[in-house]
Order: sequence, then C-alpha cells, then structure tokens
Amino acid sequence: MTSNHRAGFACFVGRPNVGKSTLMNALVGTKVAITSSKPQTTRRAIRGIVHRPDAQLIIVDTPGLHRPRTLLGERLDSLVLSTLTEVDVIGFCVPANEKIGKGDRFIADKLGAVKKTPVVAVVTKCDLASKEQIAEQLLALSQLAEFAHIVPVSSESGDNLGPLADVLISELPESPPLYEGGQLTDEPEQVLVGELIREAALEGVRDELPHSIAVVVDEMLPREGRDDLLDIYAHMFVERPSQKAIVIGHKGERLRDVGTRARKQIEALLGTRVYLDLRISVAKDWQRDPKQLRRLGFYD
Ligand SMILES: Nc1nc2c(ncn2[C@@H]2O[C@H](COP(=O)(O)OP(=O)(O)OP(=O)(O)O)[C@@H](O)[C@H]2O)c(=O)[nH]1
Repeated sequence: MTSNHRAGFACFVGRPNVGKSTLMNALVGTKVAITSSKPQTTRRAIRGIVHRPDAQLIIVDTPGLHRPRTLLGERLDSLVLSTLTEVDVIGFCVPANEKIGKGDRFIADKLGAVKKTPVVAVVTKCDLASKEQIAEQLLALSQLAEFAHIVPVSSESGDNLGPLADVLISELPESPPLYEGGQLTDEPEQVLVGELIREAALEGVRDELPHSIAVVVDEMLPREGRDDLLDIYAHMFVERPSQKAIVIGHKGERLRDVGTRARKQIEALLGTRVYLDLRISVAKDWQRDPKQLRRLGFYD
C-alpha cells in the first residue's frame, strides 16, 4: 500500500428530493463491498463505500436537515450537526434545474457553523438543465457561501461522477483503508443490516464483549399484502452463556433496547418500516472456528 492512501467518511446533505440518494448509489455502484470493520469506524449507517487503489471513501447516512419548528426538530438538528462534525467531507446538494431557495440557504447557514468540515457544493441533475442554467447555479452557489469546491454532476448520465469522487477524496486524511476490501456481496442490504444490529448490540458493552458478537440476517422479506413493511429475521451469536446474559440485560430490557435502536437505523438505511425479529444464541467459541467465522460474515 502506498503511503498516501486516503480513507475517510463523507455525507450528503440537501433539501428533500435534490438527488442525494441517487447520487450516493451512482458513486458507489450497484455492489457494496463490506466485510469486517475496524473498531474506530463510525457509528453511522453506512450507505456504501467507494473502493479505489488510492482511496476508500465511506459514505454515511445523515438524518434529514429540517427547519426546526419544534423542540424535537431542534434536537434532530443537533443530531445532524454532530454527524456533520464526525465526517471528513460534506457534499451539499442543490439541483441544477431549481433556483436556490430558502431551504438551501437554511442548510448552507447550518453548514457554515460546522467550521472544521470542508463542504463541497454539488450541483445535481445537470442532465435536466441547460448549460446556462448550470453556469448560473455555479455562480449562485459561489455567492452563497465559501465552498471548498463546486462540482456539477448528473447521476442519471454519470457525467462528472469520477471528478466528484476525486474532489471528495482530496479532502480525506491520509490513512490506510478502514474497511477490508475484497468480498463483494450481492446482498449489500443484508450485510449492512447485520452490521447495524451488531453496532447496536455493542453499544455500551464494547469493553465487556468487544469481539464476541456476530450477527446473521437469516431473511428479509416484505410482509405479505403490504409494500411498506419489511420483516427481518436476524440471529445474534455470542460465545458463552454469560455473554448472552449481558446482551439480554435485566428482564430482557437491554435486548429490547438493542432491537429498537437497530430497527430505527435499519429503517433510516432502507427507507421503509421494519419489523425486526432478533434472537440470540450461544455459538460456543465461534471465534476459534473458521467455518463458523465465515458463516457469520468474518473474513479476517
Ligand atoms: N434526471 C435526473 N433525475 C435525478 C437525478 N438524480 C436524482 N434524480 C431524481 O430525483 C428524484 C429525487 O431523487 P432522490 O435521490 O430520491 O433525492 P433525495 O435528495 O435522496 O431525496 P430525499 O430522500 O427526499 O431527501 C428521483 O425521482 C430521482 O430519480 C439526476 O441526476 N438526473
């Protein structure tokens, strides 16, 4: 590995419907490569990873930025702001075919407060705008705030996605890859869902059981007759009965809590309501059994 390999986290913000999800998917491609993560990595839901020989760009989800009308809205906002300070670069998305409005200005103001994180303005949906419109939008953005870069793209045609990745990567710190490469999966969602459950289960007990929890997602299927609800059946494995007791907690309270937190993260990731059936079993000494390890999704 070369010494100037870069790796880090990016997130995309912007009004609803400006093309954030489409852009993230276009950058990452259809397949998501995730295997075991190294412990220092983010707690946020991972949308995908751009793997290149020279860099690893990890794109995380941000909860929506809203104009706060309620206290809850304000709390949500501070959550968003804390996410923004945890990433290495922020992509601020504005569509090429709509004039900059109040909503965009509100978000730009918020981003201005996140001094430490560089912001790249991304003009999305350029295939829907004329050259003049795109030029106007670039100018309007340059007058709106101080951006590290301004990049016009189209997720639809793929125009300029490579240069956008270059620019985002240029803002990442020098670092070896944070996630193991290799192992492409056809079931990225299933793998991601397993990661989210494991993260939720580890929260608060990381010191006691750092590497002793594995998660297998057995099945993910839409509830019959409903298109807005996904049933997920997952299994957590620990190595010993004493660890099972820790994860379950007093009267099952902790396990319920893990389920609720994981479910919320999964819903945010998949954009659908989720029913999560989460079981826990003891798989004796799974860490020492290579076959079990592979089955549980560990490739180290
Ligand atoms: N023509 C065109 N349409 C696009 C492009 N990017 C996104 N869209 C469309 O714009 C709409 C909104 O895109 P999303 O990616 O869902 O937008 P979003 O910002 O993630 O929306 P929220 O999840 O509501 O925040 C969808 O209908 C996309 O198909 C693009 O580059 N060109």
